[in-house]
Amino acid sequence: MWSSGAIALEKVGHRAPAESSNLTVVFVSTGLGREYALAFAERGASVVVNDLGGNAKGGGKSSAAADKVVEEIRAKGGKAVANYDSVEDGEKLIQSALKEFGRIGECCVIYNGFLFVFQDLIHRIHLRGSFLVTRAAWDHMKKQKFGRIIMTTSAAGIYGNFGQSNYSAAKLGLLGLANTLAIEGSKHNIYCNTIAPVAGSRLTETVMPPDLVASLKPEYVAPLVLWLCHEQCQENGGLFEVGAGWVGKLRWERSQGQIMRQKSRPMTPEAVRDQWDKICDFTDATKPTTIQGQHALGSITVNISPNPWFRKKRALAVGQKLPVSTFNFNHTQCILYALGVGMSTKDPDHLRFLYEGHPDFSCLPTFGVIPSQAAMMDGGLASIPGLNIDFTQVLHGEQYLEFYRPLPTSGTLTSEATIADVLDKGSGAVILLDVNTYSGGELICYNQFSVFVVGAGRFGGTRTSAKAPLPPPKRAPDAVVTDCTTRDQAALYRLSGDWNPLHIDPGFAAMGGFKAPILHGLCSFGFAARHVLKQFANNDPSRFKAIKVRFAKPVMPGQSLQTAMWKEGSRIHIECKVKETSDVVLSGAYVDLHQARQPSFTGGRLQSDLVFTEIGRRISEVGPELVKKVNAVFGWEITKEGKTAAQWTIDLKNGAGSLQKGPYGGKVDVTFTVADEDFMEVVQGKLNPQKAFFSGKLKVRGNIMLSQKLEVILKDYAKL
Ligand SMILES: CCCCCCC[C@@H](O)CC(=O)SCCNC(=O)CCNC(=O)[C@H](O)C(C)(C)COP(=O)(O)OP(=O)(O)OC[C@H]1O[C@@H](n2cnc3c(N)ncnc32)[C@H](O)[C@@H]1OP(=O)(O)O
Repeated sequence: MWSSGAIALEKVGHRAPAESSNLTVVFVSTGLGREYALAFAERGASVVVNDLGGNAKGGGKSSAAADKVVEEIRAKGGKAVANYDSVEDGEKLIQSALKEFGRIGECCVIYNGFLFVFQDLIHRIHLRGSFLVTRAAWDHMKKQKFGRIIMTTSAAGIYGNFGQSNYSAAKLGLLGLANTLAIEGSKHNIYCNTIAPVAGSRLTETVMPPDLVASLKPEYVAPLVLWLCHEQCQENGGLFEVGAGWVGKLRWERSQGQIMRQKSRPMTPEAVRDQWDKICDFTDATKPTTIQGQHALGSITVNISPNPWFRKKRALAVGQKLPVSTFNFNHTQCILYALGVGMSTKDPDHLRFLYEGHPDFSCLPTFGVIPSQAAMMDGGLASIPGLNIDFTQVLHGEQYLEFYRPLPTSGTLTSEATIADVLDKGSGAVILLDVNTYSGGELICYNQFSVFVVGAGRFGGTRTSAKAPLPPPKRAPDAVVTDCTTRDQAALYRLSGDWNPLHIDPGFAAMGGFKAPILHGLCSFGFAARHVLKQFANNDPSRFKAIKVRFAKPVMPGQSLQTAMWKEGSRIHIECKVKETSDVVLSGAYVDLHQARQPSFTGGRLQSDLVFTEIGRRISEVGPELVKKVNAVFGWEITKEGKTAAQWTIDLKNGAGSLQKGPYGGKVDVTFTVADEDFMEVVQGKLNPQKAFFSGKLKVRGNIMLSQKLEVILKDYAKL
């Protein structure tokens, strides 16, 4: 009787007990091959016993080994045929099975070559031979939707072995072949596994001591092979060590590694040396099983299993402060930033942001992100212990910025960043960073950065954030502005301090999955914000209170941005699209404005509601008769404080003033004068016009005349 072996299975290689014409191609080398052949035949398989019959050096050729095994099988009632072709003639092998058994049944190919010494033979027999035989059987397997392939590798291939370089290379090549066959075959129910057996054979007996060979009986290997060939076995792409009655599985392990290529830090050999311990630290190692888990292609380990930092350490990180950063700047940085977000001298209104000699030279409000961003760029996020994120996978998710004081145009600002929260967004993790920026101890602005780490989600964290984006009203926008970014927009914007290579380096962008470097989110943010500032705040930075934006899709430098705006009280909702694609790139965005309050000089113009209010007050002071007249003609009620929602402009060049938008329409002309010396001080920026009006220093003298046109004559202005 046949022994049932180590595995109590009725049939190996059969899909149904009724079908018995399996084909098992077994390469015999007396030891393992013979054992497999006997074991398969015992369970009803039809066996092709192939052996060239060579010696350990690949020489000689005899049919004795294969014939002996076939005789043994037939003597026990099994079906077997001998084949003496070289494995390089894989097709002949398969044909001999067809000839003998009439058809190819469910097919197992077991490649089991042991051959030492000659480089060429080793590669031809081990690698090429297994490839050729498998290829010959492949289509049959596909057709019958069943196949099992076993490759035989060796510990010498897996671990290397002294003096066996050629053999090791060929054997590990087999593993590579098997891995790919496993992937390609799986949808056809063709599974391919690899074993590294330790067994005594006619080849090993020449190099191993006899008692060791005796303990490594082929019978201890065959049961694993039989199980791997069974239709119930779903193992595919596995690698097993087997011998002396023991079976174990091997797999790859990858350390968490260390991201070497940081935003502003070049990757150098010194940096690799300094991070060597981290690169080789297998704490929290992952077990990649597919090429998709291969780090260099951008799908970092977090794609296969959540980055352990998010799972285990994020709670500890919340509330943690990052190192305080200091930002020194002057008008150069303000101007560079304005250019970076698309300002141009083509638009005269932009000059106040581009020319430091302009009487109203100011920083664009969104420059407020720059000092705080520096807090994170200078090693901020990288300084969080254990947070080893791949910066090719980091995208800017959202941004909130709020002002408490106007931004100066030069000075030293300090920023304190805190990790506010870490959110699990499913497809990614969001790290929220709160940053307060101070000037001389006074809080200037607050930023909240949302850093979206692609692929790092599903670690079981909360999902909600405090500063949610808001959808725009469901009506046509009140204004739409279209603006072009240039091909070099990102190259220019980065000079303001966001050195992330994602925006300039095609290789880095490719690792993040982008065809080309993308525009900084904060650059599009700057574009949209200045559209609002111009459209609804007359380019007055002091009106800018807060802005919230979600970066919904990347923008490529050179694309046109179309900002749609809806005014709802003091809130301006924004949605920004790329004109060429109609993709929404900034969503749920809004700007909050202050009421127009503070008078200021712009391009030689004095603009303010308060000025008008003040004039109203002066009118009421000058004479009750005049007030009556004004009220009678225009239906105004000029109180001591004045009453208007109007915008008032005094054009210093012409020395004339006019009411641009009266609450009741119409125009009123007034003439008055101010002292030359006071006026000069205002023009030179030494005297704040608002304060001057209220303190009475900037005096309104002379007549105030009411007519159809309101006119303010600034005495002797022409001389200035
Ligand atoms: C240290 C330095 C700090 C500063 C870092 C920034 C440095 C800069 O140099 C980097 C940049 O400027 S990158 C350029 C600007 N940003 C972008 O282009 C990102 C564009 N957005 C996207 O691609 C996707 O929205 C994407 C990929 C972000 C998300 O898309 P999906 O994975 O498809 O997500 P989706 O299925 O739509 O939604 C899943 C959950 O995530 C929320 N979500 C979506 N977009 C988000 C975003 N932009 N920010 C935050 N959360 C976002 C969704 O709401 C959803 O969560 P929930 O179900 O709770 O609503």
